Amino acid sequence: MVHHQNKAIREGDNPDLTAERVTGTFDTHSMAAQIYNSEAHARRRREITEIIAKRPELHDTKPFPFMTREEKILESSRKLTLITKHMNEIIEPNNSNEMFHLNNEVLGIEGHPMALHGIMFIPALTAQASEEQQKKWLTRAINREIVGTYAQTELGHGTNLQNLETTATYDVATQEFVLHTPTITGLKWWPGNLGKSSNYAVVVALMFIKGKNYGPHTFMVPLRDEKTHQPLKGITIGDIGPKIAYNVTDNGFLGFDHYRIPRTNLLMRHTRVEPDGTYVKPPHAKINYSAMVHVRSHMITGQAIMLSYALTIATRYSSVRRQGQIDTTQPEVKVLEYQTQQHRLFPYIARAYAFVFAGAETVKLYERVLEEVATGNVSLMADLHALTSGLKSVVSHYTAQGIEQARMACGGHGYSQASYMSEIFGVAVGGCTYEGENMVMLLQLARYLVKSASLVKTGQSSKLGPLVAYLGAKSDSTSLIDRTPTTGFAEYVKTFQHIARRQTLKAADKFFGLMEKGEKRPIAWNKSSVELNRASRLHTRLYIVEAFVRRVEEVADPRLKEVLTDLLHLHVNYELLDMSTYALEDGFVSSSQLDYVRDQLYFYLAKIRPNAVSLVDSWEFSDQELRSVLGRRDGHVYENLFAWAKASPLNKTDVLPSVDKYLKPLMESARASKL
Ligand SMILES: CC/C=C\C/C=C\C/C=C\C/C=C/C(=O)SCCNC(=O)CCNC(=O)[C@H](O)C(C)(C)COP(=O)(O)OP(=O)(O)OC[C@H]1O[C@@H](n2cnc3c(N)ncnc32)[C@H](O)[C@@H]1OP(=O)(O)O
Ligand SMILES: Cc1cc2nc3c(=O)[nH]c(=O)nc-3n(C[C@H](O)[C@H](O)[C@H](O)COP(=O)(O)OP(=O)(O)OC[C@H]3O[C@@H](n4cnc5c(N)ncnc54)[C@H](O)[C@@H]3O)c2cc1C
Repeated sequence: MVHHQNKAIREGDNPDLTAERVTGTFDTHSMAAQIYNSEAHARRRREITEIIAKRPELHDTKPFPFMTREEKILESSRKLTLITKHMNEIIEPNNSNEMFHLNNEVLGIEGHPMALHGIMFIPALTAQASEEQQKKWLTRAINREIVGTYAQTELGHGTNLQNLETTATYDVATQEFVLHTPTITGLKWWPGNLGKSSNYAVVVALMFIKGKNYGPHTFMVPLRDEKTHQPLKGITIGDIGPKIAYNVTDNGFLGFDHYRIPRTNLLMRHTRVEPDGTYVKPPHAKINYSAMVHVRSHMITGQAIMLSYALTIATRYSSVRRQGQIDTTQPEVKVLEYQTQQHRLFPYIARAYAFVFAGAETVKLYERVLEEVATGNVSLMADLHALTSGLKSVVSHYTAQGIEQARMACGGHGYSQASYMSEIFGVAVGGCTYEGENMVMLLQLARYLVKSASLVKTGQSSKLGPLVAYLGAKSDSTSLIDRTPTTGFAEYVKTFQHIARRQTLKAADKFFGLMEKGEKRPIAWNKSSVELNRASRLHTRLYIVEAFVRRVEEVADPRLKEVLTDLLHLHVNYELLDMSTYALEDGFVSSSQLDYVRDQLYFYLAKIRPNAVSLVDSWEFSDQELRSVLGRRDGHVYENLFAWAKASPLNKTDVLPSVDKYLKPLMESARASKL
């Protein structure tokens, strides 16, 4: 038996796909260890996948696209119950990485009745509840004795938290908070699993004590009777209806009618209200936004994974789809041979790797900040907020674009739900909106950049933090790309730094200039906001390139290092071409240098070609996790597309009731009128 570098090879696979795997130059298990940050975790993912493969009760009973929303929720609840019961046989207790993988395999990306419980409810209680409160609620939440969500957004307000309408008014006499929804627009609207599943929520409401508004605060609120699951008195609650995707999750609405909770249900780790109504403020005004920062930090990896789902599907399919000829004397080629197809897919493969490496760094910083904040040190909160605001926006934007490119790369079959592309797109694109609409979050990063630009302009560059230190550095007069005998990544990084610095300083100049001309600060801000957001994007894209460079530098295995270096080359050249306007407008890069960048891009497309399938196989997604006929590991696409179509609910009978009821009489009457 031959041992191949690509561990996805099996006998009986589509030979076109096997041929791709045989050309792979690196060990896909070792690459998986890079993607998932450790050999141990990559191995555990495979073990978990194998355990699930052997347990048919954890498999989908039919393809998701053939189920109604109600069926999907029922099916998901069935599997959720099973994995809860057998969790300790499948994953290590309390291992969130393993839990994430288990969920993706068994439950899938469309959500499940406890999605928000794990993603926001538990993180909110962990970071914001006092120890006493944690004893009361957190253990029960972890044990799944109660199901919770995070209810912040309202029908009328999601972005502007200061203008939420839900109020929590302190009643000193009874030592209770009175939660109230004064208007329709004050209804909570969107919280995941609020509609039908949760019996508790961490609710964000404006806190009023003795007539004074203390702004948004978080409260632990019982919503439904723990035994009957009926809404409690004073609570109006339900599902908001079907969405573009993510429909297994029951996003909901919630209204309060003078609903009373004890004072001690205010989450009091950092903030307190004493029985007499005295307010003890937190060490940082935004400390209670931690559940949002938790998701923003982790969703970078989540988005990279969804992008990689789409790329795995499209790259495998492109290796078995033959259409047209390049050399007319030769047989039809795999569509992956077309340079346009490579240009559509490979730069996004590079981006997916870049995003997952940046995501790993972000989670590390998040965990550090979480530990520091627990001891009262809030010094890194602003840096984390700026970084995650930029990354969630840039990564979710390019993820959605990449998935759509991957769908189109699959031609007509990409449009069929058998590809699963529409669901992957629909779920991923939600990330552009949730946890802060992308434009809004880019503007949050811009505030940080403008402050940094001020330091530079006032000669205080030494005060710049490590994420923005480059803003204070001097640029070379022109880029050294193609001007040094051995152009390396350093020349590219300096070029990206120059572009981000110039745009940041220019946008800040515009903002300060408008104020100098007499515009009020918020007006000047609004008039500069497109330029400011451009700066935020360029800054974030620089960070992503640097994270990629840092990772490649760390890799010891020469085969992995070579292919990751190829991907990094592709990435920096593609990114630079994509932002070439910025590089050209002050002459930092010349058009002849861009010709070099273009040549490099085409060179690396061709160099990566033999490794393309191995690069996507390295993510080690099982067929169960991908849920795509086009993306099957074995490449047997056509016979399975036919089987899938035959299994469609519409094909259960030859003649549909709608035909009997309407089409047949219509045709009959048309025929009769002709007589
Ligand atoms: C495991 C996960 C993987 C995948 C997830 C998959 C599925 C999950 C699906 C869905 C879950 C979705 C959940 C939600 O969407 S929950 C609701 C999220 N809502 C938002 O994100 C609202 C967006 N708006 C805001 O965050 C704030 O309103 C905003 C930050 C825009 C402004 O806040 P505020 O009005 O309080 O601002 P100001 O008073 O003007 O102050 C600005 C000031 O504050 C600093 N700041 C803001 N936030 C933070 C923070 N978190 N940490 C530190 N500092 C913060 C900001 O930088 C400004 O500082 P300065 O410039 O110095 O004044
Ligand atoms: C799939 C999904 C799941 C969700 N889950 C939850 C959940 O579990 N819990 C929860 O509480 N919420 C949840 N939400 C709500 C989500 O967090 C909000 O929809 C999001 O924060 C955007 O707020 P908004 O809807 O008010 O958008 P709006 O603010 O109304 O945005 C509309 C437009 O206005 C622009 N805009 C708004 N303010 C500004 C500004 N200051 N400057 C410039 N432009 C601006 C935006 O850029 C956008 O183009 C979810 C949403 C989705 C789609």
